[in-house]
Amino acid sequence: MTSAPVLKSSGEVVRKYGDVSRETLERLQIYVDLVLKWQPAQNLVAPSTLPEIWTRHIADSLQTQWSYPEAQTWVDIGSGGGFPGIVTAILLADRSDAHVHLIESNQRKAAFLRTALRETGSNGTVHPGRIESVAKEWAHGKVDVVSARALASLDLLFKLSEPFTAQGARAVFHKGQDFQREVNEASDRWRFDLVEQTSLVDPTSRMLLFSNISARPSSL
Ligand SMILES: C[S@@+](CC[C@H](N)C(=O)[O-])C[C@H]1O[C@@H](n2cnc3c(N)ncnc32)[C@H](O)[C@@H]1O
Repeated sequence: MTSAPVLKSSGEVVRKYGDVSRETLERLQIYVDLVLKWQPAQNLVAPSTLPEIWTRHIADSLQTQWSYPEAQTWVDIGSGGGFPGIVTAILLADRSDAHVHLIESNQRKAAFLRTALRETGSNGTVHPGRIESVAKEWAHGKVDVVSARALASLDLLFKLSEPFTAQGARAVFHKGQDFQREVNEASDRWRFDLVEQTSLVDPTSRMLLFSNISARPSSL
């Protein structure tokens, strides 16, 4: 029997990073409790990061929706345990114009994501499958923003999100301290406008906000 991890902070810590309403905090608490409950069976986050779930995962993911506060339709690729997709959906729970599509290839994680949406009363749709297949059969209209965290290299993220970015979607990708090398490598094959935001949680990491993304003709 695994004992529950000792958390190093409570939900209030996220208010250090930005404006979070009481209702949102309550939904985030429901979500954190679910992650802790499902973690032993599903390994939703790296076990060593669990005690710092409020900063390492929740606050880190809040920044995604804060990057594009006006966006309505989101696609989160490789949502895993719901970072940042479920946190984005929780922030948008009171916005009837907003919807988050969570794309996750692992069926058990997809089942967890469905539970998390339902229990937190958030708007979203879980697509259990690989982005390569889900994007081919997309029938859910225009996408405003594509997000991904800890999924793939920047070059591959551009390729996976191309069905949406070719239609004008912007992107927000979380990247660690090696972000500059990835940006340089990706710029051989892709054109884009980039705004770099230093992560509020980890100053060595970046939220990379991309717009006007297209493949360079020579790379086709
Ligand atoms: C390392 S985890 C990151 C999960 C989450 N974004 C986070 O930051 O905690 C990557 C997730 O992407 C999923 N995944 C990998 N390749 C995928 C693909 N081609 N399409 C959809 N999901 C994928 C995996 O099943 C896994 O849950």
